[in-house]
Amino acid sequence: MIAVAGSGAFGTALAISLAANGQAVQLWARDPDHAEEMRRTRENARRLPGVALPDALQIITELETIPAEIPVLLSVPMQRLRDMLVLHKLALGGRPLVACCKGVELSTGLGPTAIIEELIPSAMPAMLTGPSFAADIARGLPTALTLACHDRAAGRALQQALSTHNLRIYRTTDTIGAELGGAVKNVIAIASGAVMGAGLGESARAALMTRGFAEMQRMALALGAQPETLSGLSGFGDLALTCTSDQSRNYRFGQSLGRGESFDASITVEGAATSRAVLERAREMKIDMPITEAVVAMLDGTLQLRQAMEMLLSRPLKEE
Ligand SMILES: NC(=O)c1ccc[n+]([C@@H]2O[C@H](COP(=O)([O-])OP(=O)(O)OC[C@H]3O[C@@H](n4cnc5c(N)ncnc54)[C@H](O)[C@@H]3O)[C@@H](O)[C@H]2O)c1
Ligand SMILES: O=P(O)(O)OC[C@H](O)CO
Repeated sequence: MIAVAGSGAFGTALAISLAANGQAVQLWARDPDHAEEMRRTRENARRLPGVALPDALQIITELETIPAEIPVLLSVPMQRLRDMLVLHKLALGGRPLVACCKGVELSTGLGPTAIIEELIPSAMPAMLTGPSFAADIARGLPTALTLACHDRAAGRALQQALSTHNLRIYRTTDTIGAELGGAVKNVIAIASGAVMGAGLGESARAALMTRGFAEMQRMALALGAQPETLSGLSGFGDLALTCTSDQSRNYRFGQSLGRGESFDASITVEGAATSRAVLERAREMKIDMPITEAVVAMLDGTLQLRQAMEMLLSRPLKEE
């Protein structure tokens, strides 16, 4: 059995995929009305419309009903993870907790596994990340993800438990690399969307993605990540997907920024808060991250896209 805490698009998609593969799955929704709606219609119309919930998927509203030691996938937005863990400490302890959120906490600069470690020391923290859209996973399309867990044996067990016919799970012990890849790619996706939204062209986007990848590597390697994690699914893989697809909310948010249009504030855009958290950390560590800096300045309204491009293009010429 597996449990998923958070019935947003991603949590629901993972729950569907695991249940369709024959596992018993409990999907927790914090809102009882939403839970009742899903039980009645066998669909998550609010977050993942058009996909039926398999019979093996049970909707729950109390985390206490999840049996002891069963792994729980935590699928809430990054900036909400702390609140959720504080509220449900007792129910979630003593088991593997797999963070599915991508980002860095704004108030502390911590990634998801460090937050789990801090708040629920009895849990085994892990991270599930990599190039994947909820809609693709829910429709049973082939997807490859990275499971990061510093404990090799626990990582192996989670890899087995989460692999399905369509979900191929790779494993690493490098939680820092996996987390930072997933966090920084969203910042670069905002920048890529902005460039495309403003009509600056695909060559400019390719340059931005490449130099964004260099920023991701600079920060992650300085924090002890392994280079192969960054060139894998959770780094390069996710950067490639998120910077090039209209399915990405970070990319679409960037497009709106580039076009000077507003964006629905109720949509989860992880890169917005994370860009500030990453920039703060980069400044402390004296790491040069000009694209991240430009994204933050555009979000603050202190820099227009054209000025940001001028700033990036007029930097001193250097070796690649
Ligand atoms: N959607 C995708 O395609 C996708 C793919 C890979 C990873 N992710 C990651 O998964 C995470 C969640 O994204 P999503 O797409 O499911 O978002 P979403 O906006 O669809 O859903 C977020 C869910 O979290 C719940 N929530 C918010 N605050 C909460 C709290 N304090 N306690 C409990 N529940 C709370 C909301 O009610 C909602 O059900 C993000 O970090 C995202 O980067 C998403
Ligand atoms: O829709 P986004 O931008 O949150 O991206 C979803 C996933 O992170 C892509 O791997």
